[in-house]
Amino acid sequence: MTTTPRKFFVGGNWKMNGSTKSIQTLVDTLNKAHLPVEQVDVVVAPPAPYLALVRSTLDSKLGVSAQNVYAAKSGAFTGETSPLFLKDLDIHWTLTGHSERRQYFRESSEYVAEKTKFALDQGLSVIACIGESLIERETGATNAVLASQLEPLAAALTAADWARVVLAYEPVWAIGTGKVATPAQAQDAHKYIRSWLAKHVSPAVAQATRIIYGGSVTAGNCGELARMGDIDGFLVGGASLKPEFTQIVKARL
Ligand SMILES: O=C(CO)COP(=O)(O)O
Repeated sequence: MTTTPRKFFVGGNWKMNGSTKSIQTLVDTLNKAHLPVEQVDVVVAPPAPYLALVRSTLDSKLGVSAQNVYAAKSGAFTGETSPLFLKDLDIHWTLTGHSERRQYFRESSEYVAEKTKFALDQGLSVIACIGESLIERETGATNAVLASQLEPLAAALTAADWARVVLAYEPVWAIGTGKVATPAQAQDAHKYIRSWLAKHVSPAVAQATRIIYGGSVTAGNCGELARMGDIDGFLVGGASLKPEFTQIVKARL
């Protein structure tokens, strides 16, 4: 079977950080970095109020993503963001299912799948996040948790949908803790996710889908992680607010 190599993908999740001033500085740094967009897809996810500013000032070769989206086009849903707003702003990506949304906003895997499907149906691409907590890892439940998070997604999505999905494996215990997964731990989880896709979706989807790692990724640890066969990029939190993000983008070069 001939297989197309998966293009490296690096996302920057700015979470609930920044100001007009700091975001303009960050955009300026990214614009001047001449990032290798032929080899790497680069997508940044600013807080919602800054999406329009970032899209209108960031180099158009770099993608912009929302951090969250709602599963309706419009209506009485105070405080929510429609996928249509994003398209109107020329923004083509959204995150779904980040562990902080699962944890603090009680988003279930079924709800994450519903939002993911709705966003895809409106023409967006999605970075869908999954990952286990520390207690789940310590009790040997990692693979079962990943499967339970993947199941509703696989039930909702068609094979064609998967072409616009990037899966982010983000172990909760590694997020914002400085405790990065070892390359072997991350590779094991990514390999499991890919084998799950092969079995429950299709071998072609498993081969083509990018699975990126998130959790305390830095310029210092990204090189080793990027050499693992099933790690196709990163979703970077804290370090995406710093100039070192440009080095992480080049981790695989
Ligand atoms: O949650 C993350 C990205 O979505 C990872 O955050 P940190 O890189 O700050 O650990």
